[in-house]
Amino acid sequence: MLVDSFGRKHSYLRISLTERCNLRCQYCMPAEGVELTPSPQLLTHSEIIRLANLFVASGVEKIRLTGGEPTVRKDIRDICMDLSSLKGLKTLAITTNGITLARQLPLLKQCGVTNLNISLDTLVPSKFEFMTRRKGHHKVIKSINSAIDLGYNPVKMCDFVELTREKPINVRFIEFMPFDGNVWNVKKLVPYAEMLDTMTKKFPALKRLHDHPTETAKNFRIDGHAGTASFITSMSEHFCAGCNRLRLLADGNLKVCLFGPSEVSLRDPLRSGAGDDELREIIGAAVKRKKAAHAGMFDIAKTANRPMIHIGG
Ligand SMILES: Nc1nc2c(ncn2[C@@H]2O[C@H](COP(=O)(O)OP(=O)(O)OP(=O)(O)O)[C@@H](O)[C@H]2O)c(=O)[nH]1
Ligand SMILES: C[S@@+](CC[C@H](N)C(=O)[O-])C[C@H]1O[C@@H](n2cnc3c(N)ncnc32)[C@H](O)[C@@H]1O
Ligand code: SF4
Ligand code: SF4
Repeated sequence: MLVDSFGRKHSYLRISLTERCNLRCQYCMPAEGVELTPSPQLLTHSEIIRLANLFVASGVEKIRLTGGEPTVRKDIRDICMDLSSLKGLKTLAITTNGITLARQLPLLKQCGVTNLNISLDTLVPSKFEFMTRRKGHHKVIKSINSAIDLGYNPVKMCDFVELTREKPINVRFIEFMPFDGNVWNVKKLVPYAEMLDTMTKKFPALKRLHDHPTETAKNFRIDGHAGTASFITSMSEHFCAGCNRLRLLADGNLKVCLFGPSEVSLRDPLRSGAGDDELREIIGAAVKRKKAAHAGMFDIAKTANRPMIHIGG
């Protein structure tokens, strides 16, 4: 059911738990905010588990919770507890802005969260406030440290290679991608080649690591550093050939490609009593319609999609 017409097996499901967030990042959402789906139309805890169970029974081994900001969802711990007990699931990950993570992480760890990606755009608090339109830089740093203390290795985050010298973290640089409401422009995009050039000048000992074929990131290590640095090159060098990702959005729509505008509702048939076979058929047909690759950054920028905060990356 999860093999597309190009033979790609989908073993990774990204679930967006919410469209809400405690930050307002410029590259993710417009200043005026986004329209929120009314709560009754969002997937409930039990609906998420029922659908996740179907995906895991069909070959999904890794689930990543995202949003919006997944940690603002009040039942996240119960959701994690139930997801982590699904037979066959090997990895339960969260992508988070880290604002409230320091407080929540000990319990999330107990509920089975195995991996963390923490997003942070700058080490300068005033720039943080500009980028995210909110305060809270120190809280994110505190969360990164508490994740390390709790044994998460590596914690992924989106800034500064220098930190990899002492800390066992994976710093990731992500190319700016076009989504509705984020005023994308190619001039605002720093391409992979340019980032690599800058980094190699500062760290000549940078070595390319072997990447797993399904990975989003191109990975590097500097000799003697505890951590690694990576680039996510969705725009200048896409990695669609190895794509194993599907997305379940907070309103119950299945999205087979981050940049593909087509979506199919799983919530509606679920709520009208569809059995597992019927749901499997709907999912399988959507996976079969998946394109070989995204349409290229200029076409993507012209195509109506959702704002990033609805999709969750
Ligand atoms: N083009 C593209 N970008 C993706 C895909 N999955 C994640 N990204 C982007 O990669 C960036 C980091 O996303 P994360 O939530 O940290 O997840 P990830 O890169 O899949 O992380 P891992 O699960 O650790 O490999 C975000 O900007 C995502 O939008 C994908 O399937 N296609
Ligand atoms: C949408 S957020 C959701 C999870 C969580 N709130 C967070 O910020 O980590 C997931 C990831 O997408 C990244 N992101 C958001 N908008 C982006 C864009 N336009 N281009 C590239 N990455 C983007 C964020 O930096 C974050 O790492
Ligand atoms: S990137 Fe994450 S933290 Fe920033 S506004 Fe989007 S969902 Fe919120
Ligand atoms: S752009 Fe679409 S096909 Fe390409 S890696 Fe991302 S989700 Fe997969």
